[in-house]
Amino acid sequence: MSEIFSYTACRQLSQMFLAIIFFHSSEYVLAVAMHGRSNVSLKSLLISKHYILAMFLSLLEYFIEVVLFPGMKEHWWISNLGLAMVIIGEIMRKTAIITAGQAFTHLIRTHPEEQHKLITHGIYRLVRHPGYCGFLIWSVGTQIMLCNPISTFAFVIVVWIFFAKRIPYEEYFLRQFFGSQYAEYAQRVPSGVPFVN
Ligand SMILES: C[S@@+](CC[C@H](N)C(=O)[O-])C[C@H]1O[C@@H](n2cnc3c(N)ncnc32)[C@H](O)[C@@H]1O
Repeated sequence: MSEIFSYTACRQLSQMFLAIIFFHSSEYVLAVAMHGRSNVSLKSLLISKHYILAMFLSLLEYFIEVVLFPGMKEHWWISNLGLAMVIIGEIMRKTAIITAGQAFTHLIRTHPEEQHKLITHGIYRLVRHPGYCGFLIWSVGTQIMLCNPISTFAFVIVVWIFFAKRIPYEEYFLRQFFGSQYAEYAQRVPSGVPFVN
């Protein structure tokens, strides 16, 4: 039991909780800043049942391993690599939200709106989906930070599949709204999510 309260576990779990609290609260605050409080619901915290289950299972893995194999959690270069991914992923996603401004909606737009402009500047010059790329790096980073091998693998697969389905759906509407302008942009700039064109 003492392993659970070791320096390693206290530090890694504190980093994890801080990362989660900062990620979700800043998503909500930025959504309110971009769209106004009346247009934003608690859904902008981006906390779904599946997400809670994934995080719960990852913490379960952590507690089992820290008790049975405490040495696994002592690979500090791995844990610090994960922390770096959490910070980089967070910066990338929030840069995307701030750059896209009102164009960045948590629910995918399926109808054209006059104020919706195609964003191709800033971080969108480098990748078409910096928000998704940032989330992929952030979420996998949380598991590398905890030195959780099973959840790292599971997060890569589950988050990748989620975006591999979401990106073509989102781009179907972007091509409808912006036509050849979006087609030309998509040809020039990679998606930002590996193996998704
Ligand atoms: C959750 S945001 C994600 C934006 C982007 N996929 C990303 O990862 O940064 C989804 C909304 O952004 C809009 N969107 C995505 N790319 C855009 C772009 N380049 N310019 C304007 N709107 C965009 C979509 O229409 C959708 O309503």
